[in-house]
Amino acid sequence: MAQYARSSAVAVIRLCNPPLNALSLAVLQALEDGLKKADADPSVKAVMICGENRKFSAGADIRGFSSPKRHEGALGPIVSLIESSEKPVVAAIEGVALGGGLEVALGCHYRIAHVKAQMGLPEVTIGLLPGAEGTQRLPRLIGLPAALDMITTGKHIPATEALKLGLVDEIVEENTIEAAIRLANKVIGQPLGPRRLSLKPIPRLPNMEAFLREALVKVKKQARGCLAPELCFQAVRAAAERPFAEGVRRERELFQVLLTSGQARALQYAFFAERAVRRWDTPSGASWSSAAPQPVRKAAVIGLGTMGRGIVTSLVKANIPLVALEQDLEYLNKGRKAVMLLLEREAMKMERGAQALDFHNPARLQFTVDFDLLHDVDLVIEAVFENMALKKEIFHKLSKICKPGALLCTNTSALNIDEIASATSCPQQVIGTHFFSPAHVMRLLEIIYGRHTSPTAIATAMQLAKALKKVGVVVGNCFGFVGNRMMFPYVQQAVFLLEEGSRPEAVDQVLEDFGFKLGPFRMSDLAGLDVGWRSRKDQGLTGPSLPAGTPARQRQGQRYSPLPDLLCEQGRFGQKTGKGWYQYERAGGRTATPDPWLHSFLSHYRDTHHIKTRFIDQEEILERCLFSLINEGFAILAEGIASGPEHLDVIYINGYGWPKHRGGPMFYASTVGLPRVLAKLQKYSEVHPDVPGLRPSAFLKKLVAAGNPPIKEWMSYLSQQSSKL
Ligand SMILES: CC(C)(COP(=O)(O)OP(=O)(O)OC[C@H]1O[C@@H](n2cnc3c(N)ncnc32)[C@H](O)[C@@H]1OP(=O)(O)O)[C@@H](O)C(=O)NCCC(=O)NCCSC(=O)CC(=O)CCCCCCCCCCCCC(=O)O
Ligand SMILES: NC(=O)C1=CN([C@@H]2O[C@H](COP(=O)(O)OP(=O)(O)OC[C@H]3O[C@@H](n4cnc5c(N)ncnc54)[C@H](O)[C@@H]3O)[C@@H](O)[C@H]2O)C=CC1
Repeated sequence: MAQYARSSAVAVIRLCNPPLNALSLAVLQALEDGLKKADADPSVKAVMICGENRKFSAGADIRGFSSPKRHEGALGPIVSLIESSEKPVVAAIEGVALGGGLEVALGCHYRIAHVKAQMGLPEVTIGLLPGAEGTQRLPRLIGLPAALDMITTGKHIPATEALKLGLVDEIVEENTIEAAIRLANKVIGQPLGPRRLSLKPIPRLPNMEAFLREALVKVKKQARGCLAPELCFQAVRAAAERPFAEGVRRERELFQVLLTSGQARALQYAFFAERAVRRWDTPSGASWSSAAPQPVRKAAVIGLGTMGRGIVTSLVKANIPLVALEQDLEYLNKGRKAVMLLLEREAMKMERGAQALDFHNPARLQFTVDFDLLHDVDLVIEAVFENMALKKEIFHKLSKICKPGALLCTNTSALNIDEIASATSCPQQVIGTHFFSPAHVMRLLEIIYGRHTSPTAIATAMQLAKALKKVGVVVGNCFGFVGNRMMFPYVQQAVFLLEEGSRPEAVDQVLEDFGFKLGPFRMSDLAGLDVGWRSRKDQGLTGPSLPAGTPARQRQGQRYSPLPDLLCEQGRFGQKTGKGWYQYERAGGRTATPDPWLHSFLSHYRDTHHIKTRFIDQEEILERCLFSLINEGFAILAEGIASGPEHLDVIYINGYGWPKHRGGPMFYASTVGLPRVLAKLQKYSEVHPDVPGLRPSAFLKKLVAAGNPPIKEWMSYLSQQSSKL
């Protein structure tokens, strides 16, 4: 758990807990023992702390936070013990020094880091604060503004930035351990008082009050209902306003509040869920552990519309050479201009600058209308209109032109992967890669395997996700896959609520207060109402193919709302036309304001259809929207479309703006309690028997009958599958 060794007069304590030397109680005990041994040995004149495998430490063992053992007071006293040592202690930071790992380093008298090391206090991202005196020491070392930024955002900073901030004393390009031992020998006998951070005052700011006031407003705005950022702020404020010991007491109190909050549990669940989905498998036995990806040295993107532009930008940022193809020169020029604009913006944001992205080099990014140029690419991503006939035509062409083994990906939102694959001679190489808009920003990549998709194809798509710095989630093939399929009943409920008496702004407000970045109507306006309209026309739910005499508010015996279709018929497509569920300042405008036209249109609609208006409270809005979405999630799990609830949660957090501090929809259902979710669905379903989305799924009922088991056991009630958490 920690090795103790000697290098002449320097005692070397090496933290050992692979892979990242997380600080378990055993590691902490061994660290304490090492420090005491060094202290007691008169031949030891200095101490050096480092980590095994060239990683300092990723911080406290996160799994330990849910263990019943008391651990919260375990690290702070050890950091104090390090700092109060009468022999100089040097931290040799390699790899990562995060959370409790960095707090250990802050207790040391000197810090030396490898140039590639990363440092940070990311506790806020798992619902906590740096509870081992980090909120008190960091501001004393690097000043209040920089410390507040690091602690409230949890960002990791590279060693070069750490040096500029004064967080480390030195950075080295070669052997950090040797350099740290050299430094330890050099500082033997030098006074330690000035190196003890707890004794240092916080560098004063001329306008401290105003700075704190403004910082709090910013933190609250970014937190959107998440508790940890504000409590991190309060702990740092205590450092600014109180003596060290009092600040530490305040830090401990606030840490306790967070530790026992449901939000910390949800965020820690989300942390492990994101890692669990990397270990994908399919019902036919394909698995991450046996499938090997193939290299992607060159790629192609077909269609440079909304999605294609973002996908090209992502690939360029990942340094993958590519060909970008459009249907004709007019669309090509439009697409090229849009891509270049995005890339210029991205280059400006990146430290390395435009030149490093190299997108002006035709050998790295080539624009064309010629399909023959795709003959040597390893992977193609198709992003043309959502139209089955068009997609099949393109895939047929690709299977003839592309080299054997090339991966053929479709960025469809909902269409059948098997049908698209049937147009090719290589269905094993066809896979869905569902990006989210804007594709160069959103982290989610839903990866959909078809009946014939090979394990290599899945592994390659997962590797692509990693290269693009996205979270890949492997799911099965069904209409809408996982994300959109769960979204359909949610949006449907939102529209039914309008029919029954609510307004878009009221529904959005409830869901935004819950923590969604955008409510369903603001989201639909952003995505474009025409997208769903086209899909409903293709499905024969509206438009000319609808049989005469079909009741306006019913399809195949189920309730249907024509409201979104009626809006589209008026040319109200959302932001792009300046009008949708809201009105905007102009076509393409982004500021949504409630629209009196829509309100009177809704009244007229209700009168026409003899719908009695009633007041709908917030609870009903929340429950009908969320529980119908969750209910679909249970159906998806039962069908084996996703191999565990964590997949659904990772999809919702990373692709649909679900508030991370609520852990994802399925985790949220587990916190509400499945019996309550079931009871509410039963109640709403009785009132609306013609709405299948409200009819409780058999799997949900089964789990309730089984006594509401914890989320990690859910899958065992289906078959032999079990959750990877
Ligand atoms: C470090 C990373 C950026 C690395 O990323 P990457 O290379 O992509 O690798 P990963 O796949 O993410 O990680 C590999 C593997 O390691 C697991 N892991 C990573 N970090 C931790 C961790 N801190 N604890 C436990 N496990 C960890 C990860 O899950 C993977 O395994 P898998 O799930 O099986 O695939 C990245 O990993 C990262 O960002 N890590 C998290 C960094 C972080 O958030 N650190 C802060 C932790 S909280 C903290 O330090 C708290 C405090 O400051 C307060 C101190 C209070 C008191 C502390 C007392 C400590 C005692 C604990 C009780 C233990 C109980 C017991 O021993 O029984
Ligand atoms: N817009 C969104 O938010 C999302 C869309 N999708 C899916 O991505 C796909 C593309 O959607 P958008 O980018 O929104 O569409 P879009 O309409 O903005 O762009 C489609 C592009 O494809 C081009 N194209 C059409 N036929 C072509 C051909 N034969 N050869 C080459 N290019 C051709 C068009 O010229 C157009 O530029 C669709 O399948 C859609 O369902 C997926 C996720 C989100």
